[in-house]
Amino acid sequence: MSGPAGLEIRRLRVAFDGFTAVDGVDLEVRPGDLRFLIGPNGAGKTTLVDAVTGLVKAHGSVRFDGTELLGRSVHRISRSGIGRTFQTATVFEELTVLQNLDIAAGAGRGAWTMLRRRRSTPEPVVRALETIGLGDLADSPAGTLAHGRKQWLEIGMLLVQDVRLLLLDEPVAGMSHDERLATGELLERISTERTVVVIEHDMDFMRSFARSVSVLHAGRMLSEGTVAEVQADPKVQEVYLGHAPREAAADVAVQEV
Ligand SMILES: Nc1ncnc2c1ncn2[C@@H]1O[C@H](COP(=O)(O)OP(=O)(O)OP(=O)(O)O)[C@@H](O)[C@H]1O
Repeated sequence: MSGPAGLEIRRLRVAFDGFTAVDGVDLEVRPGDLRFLIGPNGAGKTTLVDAVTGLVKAHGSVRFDGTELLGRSVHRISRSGIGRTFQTATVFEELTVLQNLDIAAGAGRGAWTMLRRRRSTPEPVVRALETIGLGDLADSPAGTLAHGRKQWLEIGMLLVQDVRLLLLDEPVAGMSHDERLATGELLERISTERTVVVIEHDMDFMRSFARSVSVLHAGRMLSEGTVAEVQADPKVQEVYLGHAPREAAADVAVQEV
């Protein structure tokens, strides 16, 4: 693995039929960061990640490890070492945990070769299994995993692909308290070797695990800094208290770190 790589976004703009969802955003994520991207509903968080991964047409500049990504295909962007998860885990439910990881790791190998039981498990798969803590469930069908564990498997599928930048969309949505904690610890481990950006609405989770935070509002970058800095920013307090969209979001402004 060639180590974590940074992301540098400049003047990013995404418009849908005249509506500007991302409106001139600058965002810099240094290699090895664990960055949380927060903001009220409709702020443009998912659209920003869609632009980075090539799913929507965007203007401006997105550089990853120094290379311009805008204009590249989804496939080429993913090959450059960027992977994402969505709110709903996309694992092969019928296949085992191990087979899911094996398939993700097996670009270039035939499907049947991968599905046949081999004598030894490839090293990156063993490491990913250990990192995501699913070693005991390696032979269980992914469909039988609890919701939280499916998310971890999906993260493992990015790890075996040697993704250097992980973009995770609300990874702890629907998780229990213990699963959230385990997920936070997993992200801390991962981000020692890779760069991680998390879109999140869960403010307790953000406060516990973010190394840095960016706040989007109405397509623009509202505030950036440490958790303490962002929480103390009157602009952030105003947006969250003004909208008060949900209790968890509103309390970003009123709780001390
Ligand atoms: N394909 C699309 N066509 C038209 N408008 C879109 C499209 N995708 C997103 N939007 C609009 O762009 C704005 C930003 O949406 P986006 O999903 O990026 O926000 P978000 O910050 O991720 O919100 P949430 O936290 O609710 O997921 C919203 O007003 C949304 O309705």
